Amino acid sequence: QFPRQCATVESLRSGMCCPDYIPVFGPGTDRCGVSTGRGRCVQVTVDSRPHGPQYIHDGRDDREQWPIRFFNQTCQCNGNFSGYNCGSCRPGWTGPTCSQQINIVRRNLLDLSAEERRRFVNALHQAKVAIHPDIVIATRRREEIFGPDGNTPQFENISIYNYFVWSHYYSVRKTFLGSGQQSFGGVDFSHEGPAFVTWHRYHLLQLERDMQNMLQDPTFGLPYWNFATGQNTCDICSDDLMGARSNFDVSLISQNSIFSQWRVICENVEDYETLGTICNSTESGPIRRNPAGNVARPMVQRLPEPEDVAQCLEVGVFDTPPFYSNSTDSFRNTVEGYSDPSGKYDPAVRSLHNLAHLFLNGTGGQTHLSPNDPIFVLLHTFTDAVFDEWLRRYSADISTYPLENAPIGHNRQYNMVPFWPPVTNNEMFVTAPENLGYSYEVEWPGRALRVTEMITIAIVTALVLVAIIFAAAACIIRVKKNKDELHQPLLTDQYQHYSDDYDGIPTPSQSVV
Ligand SMILES: O=C1C=c2cc(C(=O)O)[nH]c2=CC1=O
Repeated sequence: QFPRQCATVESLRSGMCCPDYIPVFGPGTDRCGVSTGRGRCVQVTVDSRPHGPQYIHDGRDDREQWPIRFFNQTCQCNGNFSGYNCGSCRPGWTGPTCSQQINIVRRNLLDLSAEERRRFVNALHQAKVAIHPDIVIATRRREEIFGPDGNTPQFENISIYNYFVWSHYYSVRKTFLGSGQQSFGGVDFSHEGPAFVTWHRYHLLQLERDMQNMLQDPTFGLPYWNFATGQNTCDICSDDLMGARSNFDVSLISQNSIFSQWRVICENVEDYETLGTICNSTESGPIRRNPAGNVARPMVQRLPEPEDVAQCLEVGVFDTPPFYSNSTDSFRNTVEGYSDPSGKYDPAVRSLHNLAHLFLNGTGGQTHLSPNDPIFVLLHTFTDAVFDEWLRRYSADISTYPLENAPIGHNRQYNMVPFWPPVTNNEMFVTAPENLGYSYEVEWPGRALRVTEMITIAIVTALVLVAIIFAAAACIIRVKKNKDELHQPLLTDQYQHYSDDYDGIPTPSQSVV
């Protein structure tokens, strides 16, 4: 969430988080790389438009008007410079002056060669164990951030991958209302609203960039899992990819996979909710996964169909009031999976993204924990690919993305929680190849025909066939008639000739040779 340089008493007290790029003449002399024109320190802009009615505890949560409870000054970078100190490049740009354009290709995991698969799995594991070079996480609410002695900022180091997990947890955590009081759950800064697609897009971009830096490979791209197979098996759950099922416990990962050794974070939600603490970087149990194994819910035992994706892409309106999980005819609510694939809201339905989560039936199916299972990354790159295809087809029409009255965190100009430096939902509502430097290598399924379309085609085909039959019949009759007319006298003549002479015995001139 915040750069290590800002996790200090001074920075928190001043509200300024504008680290040096290179402190040329001592600390504080090159804030945001100002000396080389990279950027400058400015006031943070926050969204103060009204939010929807779901959240009723204004003033009680650190995530309101993010990130103002922690910092009110941030770096604003020039040109293609980016990052917490303007020391990196905007997505899609690379090189020392960020002037080299780059396109990262996100490919189907199943299309990777054996060597590429091995490299990807190893890269994920490296990210799981490598400490994030720049970012630390708060382990207490703002109220308690200076620690018991008032002088010890409560931040922790965290690994690159666990930071990815933690950011998701922090965005969905309940609002703590005080000891002895139930925490409030009607709040979610990354789901059940228009920011679902924009938030998860940035979440992935951030992991991809962190992994590029870790690997020192600016071309590294996250693959995707095309979960719309319509199957009741997990085709990426093999030991060379995300791990097969263990032979000893149906809900564990095989020991031949490195992922069986991963340990999850943010498991103790009851503790956080009762004590008012925040998940930290402590790891606990293994990843649990039992694809298609939820016997109590047959509906989540099969993955979405390819046709569901095709249908979802036909929903042309981005989002509809109340911009929540009960929106109908909303592309966002359809791809998120609270509506049926044609866009109709149905409280009993779980489709597309939600269905893929629930199908995993374990760590990957619980919102506060799900990114602990690395399948999360691949499930969400595919969801993002669908979003990008929608943006392309409908020319990124943002007119139905609400500026106000969306659930808290979901307004168009809201800074996505808990990212730093501040980035709005708006900024992720752009086609990826042209604006964010990545594209998907994917072929979209064609849409099956609707009943009315099938009836129309059948009628037209039948009419054409009848017309052809009539034309052919008329043609045959005309040809026959012409032939008859042409041959009639000759035939009669010949016939008469034969009938007069022929007695069954050929004459010498008629003999057959
Ligand atoms: O991790 C997630 C788990 C989810 C479960 C549902 C559901 O529809 O019940 N939705 C989820 C979203 C997640 O991100």
